[in-house]
Amino acid sequence: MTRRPRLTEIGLNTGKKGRLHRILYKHGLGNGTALFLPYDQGLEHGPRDFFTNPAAADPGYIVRLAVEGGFNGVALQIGLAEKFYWDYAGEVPLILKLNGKTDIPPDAQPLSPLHASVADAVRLGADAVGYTMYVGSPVQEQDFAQFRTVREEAHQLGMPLIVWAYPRGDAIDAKGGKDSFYAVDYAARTASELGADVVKVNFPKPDRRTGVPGGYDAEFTEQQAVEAVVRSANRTLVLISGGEKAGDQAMLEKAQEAMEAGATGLIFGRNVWQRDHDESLRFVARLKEILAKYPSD
Ligand SMILES: O=C[C@H](O)COP(=O)(O)O
Repeated sequence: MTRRPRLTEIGLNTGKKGRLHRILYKHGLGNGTALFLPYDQGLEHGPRDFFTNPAAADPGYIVRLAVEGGFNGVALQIGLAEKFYWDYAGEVPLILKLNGKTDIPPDAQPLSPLHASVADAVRLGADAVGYTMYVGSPVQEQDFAQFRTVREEAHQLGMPLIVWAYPRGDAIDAKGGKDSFYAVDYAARTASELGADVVKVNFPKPDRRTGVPGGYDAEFTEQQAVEAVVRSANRTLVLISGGEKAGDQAMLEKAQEAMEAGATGLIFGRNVWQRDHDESLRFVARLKEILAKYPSD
């Protein structure tokens, strides 16, 4: 297992450290691991994601689920945070998502525009902000410049910065695709280099051939691939995303491999709420059994 960085060694200013401490040690299991409930899919994918469990279309239902499930945080866009978070403020940490886009226009030049600020996050009582960065996009330069403004504001206001590091674009497709080991590993490194405190990546698929020399074509197990990603992120904490709804057993195995490999936690949305309320909580309990085995020292 790659060693997970300690909170004391990740070089954060006081506000960032205090907020991250609250997320990791005062909520969830309180053992330094994290289980986040992301709810930006309504913007990113549209209402279709709620068809299997119509109750999940209600943001109030999701924030309540985050409280009932004992999550370490719930990630919301500004409009939903303003209308729905205050009922539960303080009961579950808020991660305010600062940028986002629909999937309606073709994704030729992926860039996620900013529509909220770190100051909004402070006003709403958030404990972290989230930023989607499309690593490898043809408009990556614009993305990096936009990210710089967020990083600087987050630093000034002592707000932990979580980067949704998503490889995208034709150049990524040519090298094995967005979930390839090469792409996910590079995205984690990029987020770390550019100043993320925490990075959220998809589970890497080491079996995809990339044509990139230097290890990516070697036979890696899935767990070894996550270990490499955690190393690439160095002192940036790693969260593994859930992705589309899959079988429970497969998801639990991924969760176990991710934690064994040194990830700090999981950020699972559709796999949690695209099912009936009680089933969601049962699944969350099983995820937490896994996290309980990996306390941070
Ligand atoms: O940006 C998308 C969501 O954060 C991902 O959540 P999910 O894939 O677990 O539904």
